[in-house]
Amino acid sequence: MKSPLSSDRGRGLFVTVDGPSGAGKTTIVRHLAQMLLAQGEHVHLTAEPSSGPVGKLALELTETVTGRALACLYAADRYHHVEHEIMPLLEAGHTVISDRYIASGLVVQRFDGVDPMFLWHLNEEAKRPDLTVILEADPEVIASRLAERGPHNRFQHTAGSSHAEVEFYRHAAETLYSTGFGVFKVDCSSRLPEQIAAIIHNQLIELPTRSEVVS
Ligand SMILES: Nc1ncnc2c1ncn2[C@@H]1O[C@H](COP(=O)(O)OP(=O)(O)OP(=O)(O)O)[C@@H](O)[C@H]1O
Ligand SMILES: Cc1cn([C@H]2C[C@H](O)[C@@H](COP(=O)(O)O)O2)c(=O)[nH]c1=O
Repeated sequence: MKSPLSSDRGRGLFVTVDGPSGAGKTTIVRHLAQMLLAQGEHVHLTAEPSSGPVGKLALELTETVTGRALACLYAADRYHHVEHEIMPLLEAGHTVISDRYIASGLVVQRFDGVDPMFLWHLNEEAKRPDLTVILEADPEVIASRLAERGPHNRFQHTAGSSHAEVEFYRHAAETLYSTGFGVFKVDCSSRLPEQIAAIIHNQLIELPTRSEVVS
């Protein structure tokens, strides 16, 4: 049975949420999934690195492998994730929400000095989401959230990393928008997670269905 958001599309909706560390990706995707479930959607919440074999390897090697090699591992995980997890669920009519996707691939390895064009070319063939959400926030706000929660990875240990990351995401959002991605930016500095999820939810309801796009 197809769920309400996918019924006119022939397949499920693919939504991705990216943004600087501490912006609230994981918190917000959980709220969004709850909202969609409550309206009767079939929702699949996933994340990158994925739980597949390449994702496990990428996560295991993140502290020791750097630069282009790590970027290639994350891109490989993305293509595997799409083929083996995301596409089958979209075809079955599920709404798939991914905590991190291409935008993270354009950003995180920049901390190791990888050229943004190299990152773009690695990622440009990956399946395009129906909506690419980019969380934005004041770097000072997210730095204090991170300090309170504690860092998840080596990129978050650098002083000033939140300022750099906010800039990298701004650039990634421009790259994606200029190549035709449906990009939706939301400021998360002073809103509650449930308010942010509700804003994204409204945007999903507004998305054109396939028949509206082609006519
Ligand atoms: N809108 C918000 N307002 C206040 N605090 C928030 C908000 N969103 C998330 N937080 C808090 O900030 C911290 C970071 O949130 P979360 O782990 O969801 O961020 P993230 O973007 O997924 O981070 P990372 O990239 O490091 O995994 C958590 O302690 C969370 O409770
Ligand atoms: C998609 C992606 C992820 N990473 C790294 C960054 C972190 O170490 C983990 C994600 O964990 P978090 O709890 O969501 O912060 O994966 C990366 O380096 N490159 C990527 O493209």
